[in-house]
Amino acid sequence: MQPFAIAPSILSADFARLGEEVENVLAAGADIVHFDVMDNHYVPNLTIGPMVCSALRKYGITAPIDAHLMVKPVDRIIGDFIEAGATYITFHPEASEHIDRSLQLIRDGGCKAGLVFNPATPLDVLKYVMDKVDMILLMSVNPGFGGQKFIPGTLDKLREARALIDASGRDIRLEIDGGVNVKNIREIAAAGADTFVAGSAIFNAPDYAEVIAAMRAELAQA
Ligand SMILES: O=C(CO)[C@@H](O)[C@H](O)COP(=O)(O)O
Ligand SMILES: [Fe+2]
Repeated sequence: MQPFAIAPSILSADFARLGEEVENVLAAGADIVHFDVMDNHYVPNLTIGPMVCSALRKYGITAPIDAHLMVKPVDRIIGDFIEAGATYITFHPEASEHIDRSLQLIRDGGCKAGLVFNPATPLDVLKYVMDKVDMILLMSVNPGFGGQKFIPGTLDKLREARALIDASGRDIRLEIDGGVNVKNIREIAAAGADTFVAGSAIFNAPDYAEVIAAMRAELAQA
């Protein structure tokens, strides 16, 4: 199991002050910057792309950037995110015609590759590409928006994914995304997650450090 990591989703940050927001949340104790890319096609919302990722790097952000691509088709934009300095690039299997090829494209570019599973998407494809994934991301809400409620059935799916990772013997991060907060993070960790995306729970709070510390205190008891 990888060490626990907190990955604030900048979808809920103040976009007008993005560089400062990312700097502040990292100073508050975050480990990874979760960067939600939405195309108004695969998901019904439109957010930020590789130019913004690159701008964060130029601004001086050195922490890992976890680019969650909700974009279809995904292959064309993968190279742009590699160039832009992403650390992890994850995509949804439904958004790629050739999942193995998309994973390979990411790895060939020197980035860590991951697959994202919507709440009703089975984990079946993992069986064939387990040797090419560095991260498995389970959506605990339907993708497209921040601030939604955690879907409880995801806990069983986390246990399923954790068993697959353990059986593979590889170091694969198991990330959870959607509706994560101080109240439910311990139960989510107990189900097998090691990487926790939280957008509204962190950015809508007055004190980011206080929320992240409270999350870590919960994780210490998981
Ligand atoms: O990918 C997504 C939504 O599609 C997420 O990363 C959300 O941005 C998480 O936000 P919260 O549920 O934590 O507010
Ligand atoms: Fe996300």
